[in-house]
Amino acid sequence: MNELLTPAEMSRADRLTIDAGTPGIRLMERAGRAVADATAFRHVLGTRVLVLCGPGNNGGDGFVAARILAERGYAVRLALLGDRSRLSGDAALAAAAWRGATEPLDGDGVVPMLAQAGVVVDALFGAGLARTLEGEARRVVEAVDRSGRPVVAVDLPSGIDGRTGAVCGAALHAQTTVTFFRRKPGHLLMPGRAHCGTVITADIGIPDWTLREIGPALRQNCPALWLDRLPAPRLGDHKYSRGHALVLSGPALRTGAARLSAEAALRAGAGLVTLVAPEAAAAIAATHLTAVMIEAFADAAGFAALLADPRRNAVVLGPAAGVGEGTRALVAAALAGRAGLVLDADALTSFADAPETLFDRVRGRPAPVILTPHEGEFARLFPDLAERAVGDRPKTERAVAAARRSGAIVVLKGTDTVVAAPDGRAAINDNAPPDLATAGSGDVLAGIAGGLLARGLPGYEAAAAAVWLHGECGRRAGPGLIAEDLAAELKPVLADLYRRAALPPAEPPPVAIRQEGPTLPPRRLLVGSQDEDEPGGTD
Ligand SMILES: NC(=O)C1=CN([C@@H]2O[C@H](COP(=O)(O)OP(=O)(O)OC[C@H]3O[C@@H](n4cnc5c(N)ncnc54)[C@H](OP(=O)(O)O)[C@@H]3O)[C@@H](O)[C@H]2O)[C@@H](O)CC1
Ligand SMILES: [K+]
Repeated sequence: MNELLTPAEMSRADRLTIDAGTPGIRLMERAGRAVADATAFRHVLGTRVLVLCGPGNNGGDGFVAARILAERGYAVRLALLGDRSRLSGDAALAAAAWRGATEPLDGDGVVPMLAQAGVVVDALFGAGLARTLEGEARRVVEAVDRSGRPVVAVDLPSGIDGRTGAVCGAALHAQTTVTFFRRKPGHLLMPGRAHCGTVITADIGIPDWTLREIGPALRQNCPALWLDRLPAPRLGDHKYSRGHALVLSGPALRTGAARLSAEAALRAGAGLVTLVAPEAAAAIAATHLTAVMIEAFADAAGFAALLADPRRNAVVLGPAAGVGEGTRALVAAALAGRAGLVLDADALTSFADAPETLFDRVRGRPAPVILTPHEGEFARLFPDLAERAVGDRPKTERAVAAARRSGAIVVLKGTDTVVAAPDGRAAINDNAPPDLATAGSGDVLAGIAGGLLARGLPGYEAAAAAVWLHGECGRRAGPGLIAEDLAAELKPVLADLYRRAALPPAEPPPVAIRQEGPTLPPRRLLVGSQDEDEPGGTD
């Protein structure tokens, strides 16, 4: 269930299913029913429903939902953007089965309709949004958004690009988005995610075998991607069998970032963690650390000597390391060794003038290298792939291109962190709360990744697991968190994961929206119906 389908891939899934014998109108019927169910689930009988239909199949789903809601006793008003005679295919069939009035839709006329509506079903544009919204379409979308009415969006909030998550001129904000078969990248990538509200993925009868034909590259980041690589500690393990991570400390007055990383690496399960510090910093760090060991070095040669022991199998470099030749030399020394590496913060910025000198050393290296840039650091290493340079290219594509170029696993951080591998795999993360945007949070992430590399996870899995664990720790720590709080949250988060891994394989998840059976909304939602004369919704 964690595959993400671009609109083009989704259209292929539709086509494969139709070619295998399921008529398109049946898929549309199930899609519309799922939308009706989601609407009825949140809005009691008596709520006035306004269905806004567009000129394509997204509008067709709207006609089906309108018909089913009306059959269930809802007062439904339907308005269509464009000429009804121009509807074609399945959308025309769905429109023909709608017995109510079809009103014209424009930016002025929609305002009084909205004033009377308790809930809006947005069936204007979905996967087929092809260009920037302009004219009446845009005015309608803006009016819906201004109205503040709760919106159930069909497939995507109209105006959101399903491939990139971008706003195409204007986009409305939904309370609930009902999509079909699998989520689309635009549901997870910003700003799309912020427009979707709760996303429900409904089964409309597209079989899973279509995924084998399509081979989607994108995933939602979740434990299914890497949990089998993250076994619970076993009887007979000893600290050396769990790996030894080194974390490079900054100078005397800047040891905190690396200490955050080191403690996170230890909590993530590395058997041993050593903070390697310039001589003047070692004594200061020593006053703060207990389980994390400390070793001092004088220069790059001394640092390289500390890496010579093959049991030291992971290194984290960058947090508060300083930008310049000194850090470049330490990174070069680490790259010459055999340990897995996490390069963060200053270790990235130090190569801003000549990123190829970094990539040349990374490519072909047998042990993994994980780069963890935020957008600013990313722009320094990959200026032609930066958001501001190619704003229309989705974050996923930019991250994969960067991974291919550098030979590293790239963790492009943000609200919608993307983890990408040189072989084209990519996962979008969506469990990180905004509270994680705080000083030192990235240092903890780098440390978790280093700890997981030490435990022997491959680079992509270590990076994806680290990002997800970091998000979960943030969720558990909650509002008011500071970076110091995060590593301790790894204890309950890992305990949950190990429990989950020990359970027998889960039953397939229940279908989010029931497709068959009684068409009445759930019983408890029938009580307390609204005054018919009272416009406005219930929620
Ligand atoms: N059988 C199936 O395939 C199933 C599909 N399903 C549903 O179909 C949806 C995809 O349907 P779709 O491909 O028809 O695209 P849709 O989102 O309705 O938009 C296309 C229309 O919008 C127009 N248009 C585009 N951009 C515009 C703009 N900026 N401003 C103005 N107009 C614009 C475009 O016009 P054109 O570009 O052709 O001029 C065209 O008329 C999908 O999201 C799901 O809900 C489900 O029922 C399951 C079965
Ligand atoms: K829509």
